[in-house]
Amino acid sequence: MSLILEVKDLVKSYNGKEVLHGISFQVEKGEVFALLGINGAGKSTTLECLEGLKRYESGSIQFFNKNGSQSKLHNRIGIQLQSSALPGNITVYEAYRLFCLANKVKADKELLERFGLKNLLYKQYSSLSTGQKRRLHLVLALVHNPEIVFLDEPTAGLDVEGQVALHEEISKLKESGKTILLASHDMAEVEKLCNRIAIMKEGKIGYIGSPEELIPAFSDTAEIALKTEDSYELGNLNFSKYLKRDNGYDYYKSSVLSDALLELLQFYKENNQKVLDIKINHATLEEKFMEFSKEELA
Ligand SMILES: Nc1ncnc2c1ncn2[C@@H]1O[C@H](COP(=O)(O)OP(=O)(O)OP(=O)(O)O)[C@@H](O)[C@H]1O
Repeated sequence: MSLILEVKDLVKSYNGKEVLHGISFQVEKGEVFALLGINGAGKSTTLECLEGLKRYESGSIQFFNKNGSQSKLHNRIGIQLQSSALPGNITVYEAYRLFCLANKVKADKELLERFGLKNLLYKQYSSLSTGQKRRLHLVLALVHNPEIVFLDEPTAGLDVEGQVALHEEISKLKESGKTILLASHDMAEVEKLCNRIAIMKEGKIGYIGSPEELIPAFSDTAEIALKTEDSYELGNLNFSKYLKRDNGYDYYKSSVLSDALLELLQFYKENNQKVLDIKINHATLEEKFMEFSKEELA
C-alpha cells in the first residue's frame, strides 16, 4: 500500500474559536477511512478542509501520487453533495449530464445503471426519496472517476434497507480500489465498511486504528453477573467492583475477567453462597464509543 494523504497538526477556527485542535492522520491508497464522532466533533470541518472547501490556520494536508510525489487535488477527488445542493426541479438525467459536462466526460448512463437510477432518469430531484438522492449524489461524485471519494454521513436519514443498499455500493467502490474518506456517527456502519477509524471528539482525535485494534482498546471491561439465592455483596475485591443486585443476580464490573471470576467464585464458596448461574456481558463497541464520547478528553 502507498500513502495517498497525510494530514499533520491541522488547526481550524470559526470566528476566532478553534474547533480543530491539531488533527493528524494518514490514509493509504485503497483504504476506507472513517472520521467517527458525535455531532459537533469536527468531522465535516476536517473533511471540508481536506476537500479544499475551507481554509485552515495551520498544519498541512498533502496528497501523494502513485510514485510518492506530492500532488495537487485537481481531478483526483469526488465529493458527495449535501442534500440541499441541487435545485428541486432538476431531473436525475439533467443533473448527471450537467456534472458530466462540467467534468468533460461522456454521459453514458453506465453509472446511473450501476446505482439503480436508470429508471428514474426523468424524475425531478425534489420527488426522489432520501435514499435515491443519496445514490444520485454518489453518482455525481463519481462521474470523473476520482481516486479519492469523500462521503459525509452517507447514510444519515436512510431506513435500514436504504442503508444496506448504500453500504453495498460503498463496498463495491472499495473493491474497485477507490480510496474513501467518510464521516459518520454510526459505529456499526464504520465497523462494517472501514479499514481504519479515527475517533474524534471536540476537535481532537482520541483513537485511531483498525476496527480490530479499536475493539480491545475500547472493550476492556466486562460485566459479570452471578445468580445466587440470597443477595451477597462482596467488599474489598481486588479484581472487580460490585455494581448492583438485580433479578436474583449480583453484578460486578471488571477489566481482568479471569482473575475477577476466580476471586468471586472463591469468595462465594468460602461464604457458602451457592452460585446458580454466571453471565458475562462485554460492552459492545457502540456502547463503549458512546461512553468515550461522554468522557473528558485529556
Ligand atoms: N460555519 C460555521 N461557523 C461557526 N462554527 C461552526 C461552523 N461549522 C461548524 N461549526 C462548529 O464547529 C464544530 C465542529 O463542527 P462540525 O460540523 O465539523 O462537526 P461534525 O462532527 O461534522 O458534526 P455533525 O455530525 O453534527 O455534522 C462545532 O462546534 C460546530 O458548532
